[in-house]
Amino acid sequence: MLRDPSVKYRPFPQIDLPDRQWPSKTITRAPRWLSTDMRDGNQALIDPMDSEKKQRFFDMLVRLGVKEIEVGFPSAGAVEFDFISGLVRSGTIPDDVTIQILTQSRRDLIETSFKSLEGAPRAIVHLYNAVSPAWRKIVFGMDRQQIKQIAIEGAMIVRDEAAKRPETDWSFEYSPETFSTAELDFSLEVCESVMDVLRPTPEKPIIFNLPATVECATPNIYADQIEWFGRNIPNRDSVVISLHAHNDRGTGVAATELGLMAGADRVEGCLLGNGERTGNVDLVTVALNLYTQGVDPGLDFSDIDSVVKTVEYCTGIATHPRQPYVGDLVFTAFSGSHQDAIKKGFVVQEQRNDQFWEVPYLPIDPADLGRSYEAVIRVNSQSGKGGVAWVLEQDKGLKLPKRMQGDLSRHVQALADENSRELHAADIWGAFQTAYHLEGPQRFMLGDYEETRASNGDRIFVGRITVDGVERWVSGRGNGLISSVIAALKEQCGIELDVVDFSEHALSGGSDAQAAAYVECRTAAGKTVFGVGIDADVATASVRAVLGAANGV
Ligand SMILES: CC(=O)SCCNC(=O)CCNC(=O)[C@H](O)C(C)(C)COP(=O)(O)OP(=O)(O)OC[C@H]1O[C@@H](n2cnc3c(N)ncnc32)[C@H](O)[C@@H]1OP(=O)(O)O
Ligand SMILES: CC(C)C(=O)C(=O)O
Ligand SMILES: [Mg+2]
Repeated sequence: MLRDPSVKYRPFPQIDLPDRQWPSKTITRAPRWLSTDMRDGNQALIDPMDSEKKQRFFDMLVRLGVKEIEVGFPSAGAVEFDFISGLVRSGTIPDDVTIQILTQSRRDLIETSFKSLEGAPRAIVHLYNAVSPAWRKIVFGMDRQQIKQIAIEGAMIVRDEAAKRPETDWSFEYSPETFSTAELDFSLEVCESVMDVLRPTPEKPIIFNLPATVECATPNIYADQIEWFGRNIPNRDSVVISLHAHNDRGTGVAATELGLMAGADRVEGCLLGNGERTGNVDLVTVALNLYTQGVDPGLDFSDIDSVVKTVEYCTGIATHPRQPYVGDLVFTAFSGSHQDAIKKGFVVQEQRNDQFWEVPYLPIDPADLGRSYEAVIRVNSQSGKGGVAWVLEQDKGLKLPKRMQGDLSRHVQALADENSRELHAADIWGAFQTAYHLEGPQRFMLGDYEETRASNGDRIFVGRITVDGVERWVSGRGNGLISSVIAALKEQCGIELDVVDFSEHALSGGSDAQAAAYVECRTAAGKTVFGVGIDADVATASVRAVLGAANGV
């Protein structure tokens, strides 16, 4: 008989908030950001950061513009304590940056934590204890009253330790850990008791951080919980509501965004979503999601690759290639229809030349993150003509006419199928040279030529060309250079071509400028052949293009 393991789990109950307001709210400004990379992120690492890595992380966060940084858990051990007290004593914390530390609600740990902050100009002391039924029952073996008492006593110790050190401008944060799985009325009751001890004011508010310590419900539930708390907490103007989502169900970002709509003021998280289990909410994603809605997050991610490098170095964790905004592949299209749309998007974007970004399949301009356009389109067996043409244009400056793009794409497709791998720019250039007879000995090869004008205005082409390995002089007459070459081929080499399309463009500026010419011809048998010529001289490029087409017959 089949077992159904889902019977082990219970659904998360709805929140009784029928007049919820958050669904019709939008986020119009950035929240306060608190990075907990050096605490919650750090405590989740196989090898926690040493002082050198912590310092490097801190310096990066400052550069990014993060103003509140949880630098560690001072009572965890000597590395943590020494780093934090060293940072304070170094006097290098910028005036607009406030460090934060975390402590359990235990006297010895709180006292140690304050010692680590000795001499800090300002600091946030963050106190926590878990409040939800499972933790009360399993971890603490306590009832509601006893759990509340842990918070009250911890708050009193915090208050007294702070009072002993008036030289520091103290702020306080309290987390009813496991808030999202606790009864709302109980979390509120505990927070009110902490407020009674720490007596916040609008000038010196308390931060109530409301964690989804373990994400156990859909993000709308978290939003309901945040809105409920914001409506019911007394003296709301003396309270900063902070979100602290984890990502167990993969909806940490959504929960945070809905929590902001529900009235939260502040967001705690880690860059790239490091943190316990599936991670804390990813601050980069939340911030850049705001950015793409026209809201300045106040954080500088203009060199995102250097952020990734530093995070990877400090955490020892590799970034997934599809990690939002930062992964190696997130601005890359392999598939033909996406490539076609992106290529058109770039052209229209350049033509429109206004401030707005509108490129299909690219929700953000890679350049805003310091990423280049070069890798946006990459070619494999799923690619189409637009993508192939884009790579050739980026790599060699060649702007192929549309039908030639289609022709080249077929050659590239065959190569991709044959190789079963991504094709790089060099592969595509190789395929291009082979397809249009630009390399190696060819049936028709141009030596040199002269173009003269007949008395009636006709052009006369006289060229020294190699035909089947034998050098010969050929000549032809037409109303232009191309038609005179076509005539020479027809009359003296037996090759009959009709020109269907011709185009040319300059390849690069400066004294070594080159030109590219493209010709599409039809043979007497109705076959379509393409030719390409590249030369410093635009007329010579067109002669080469016609001979190229002859090589394709
Ligand atoms: C959701 C979060 O991220 S919370 C932050 C978690 N981070 C960390 O724990 C990293 C740093 N921690 C540490 O280095 C260590 O845990 C220390 C040094 C703080 C404490 O170590 P120890 O004293 O050896 O004990 P341990 O961590 O096992 O603590 C368990 C005890 O603390 C109690 N406890 C746990 N959390 C809290 C709290 N917030 N407030 C008060 N007591 C608490 C437990 O009930 C348990 O009590 P018991 O021994 O009576 O059963
Ligand atoms: C200590 C608290 C804020 C925490 O990290 C959590 O509950 O996830
Ligand atoms: Mg956490």
